[in-house]
Amino acid sequence: SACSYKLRNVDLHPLWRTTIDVPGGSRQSPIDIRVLDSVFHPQLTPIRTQYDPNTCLHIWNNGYSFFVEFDDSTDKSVVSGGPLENPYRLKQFHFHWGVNNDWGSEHTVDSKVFPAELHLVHWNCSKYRTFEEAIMESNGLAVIGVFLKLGKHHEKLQKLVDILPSVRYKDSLTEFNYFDPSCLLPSCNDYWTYSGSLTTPPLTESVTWIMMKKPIEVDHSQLAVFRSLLYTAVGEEEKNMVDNFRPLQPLMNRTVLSTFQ
Ligand SMILES: Cc1ccn(O)c(=O)c1
Ligand SMILES: [Zn+2]
Repeated sequence: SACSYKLRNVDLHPLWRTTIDVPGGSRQSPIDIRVLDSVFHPQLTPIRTQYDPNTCLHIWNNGYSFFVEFDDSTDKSVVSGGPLENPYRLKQFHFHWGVNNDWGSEHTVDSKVFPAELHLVHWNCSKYRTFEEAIMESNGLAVIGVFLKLGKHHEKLQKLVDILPSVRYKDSLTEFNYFDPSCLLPSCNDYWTYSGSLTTPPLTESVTWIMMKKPIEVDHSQLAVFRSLLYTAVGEEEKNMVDNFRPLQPLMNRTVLSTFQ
């Protein structure tokens, strides 16, 4: 039933196994979004993405997810609106997923876990010169999070799924061109937003999170290909890339804002 929350007996990747506590961390991610505690903010405008498919460069397996990277040397692919005071440039997108369909997302909604979560990572190009500089600043990054749920086949995602076998091993990279990731966004504009952090080292508290309320649907075979990727490099003992999500972090003194009631 929808309310069956399975206990997660997860064999987390070493990166996340130790509950890495950021000294003085007060705005860590991910969090459980308590819907009734979120505050409706009618002034929040819809998120506006303007992505140029020609800025898509390549895809690579960095040993804890696969990243689709973009040319961020110009303002051709940006996100603006909502809580953002200026445009942020798209740098990369990646996913987090589980070993099975019972878990895999980083954020949860009233403790509901999704089988996977997409992160579209952008940096504040009006204030900082590079992504690497921006990740150290409190308003440096904007990440759009999208939940994935099991359902119908996602046509547009398939172009990405088909290329994943070529980045099966850690440190493998392959060319990947002409892709507009706005096709991975849900049709509904409703979102939550809160101040948080990266969910992988350096875990810096530099992220304005924008979590879309509606999940997108993907089918079982598409998620199965995610799970066929490896944490390990060629020649090493193979370890499947699964459960690459960070455990939930305390909300502390934060309020989650919503664009809907
Ligand atoms: C920059 C960055 C790196 C990893 N993850 O998970 C993120 O969500 C953002
Ligand atoms: Zn992420």
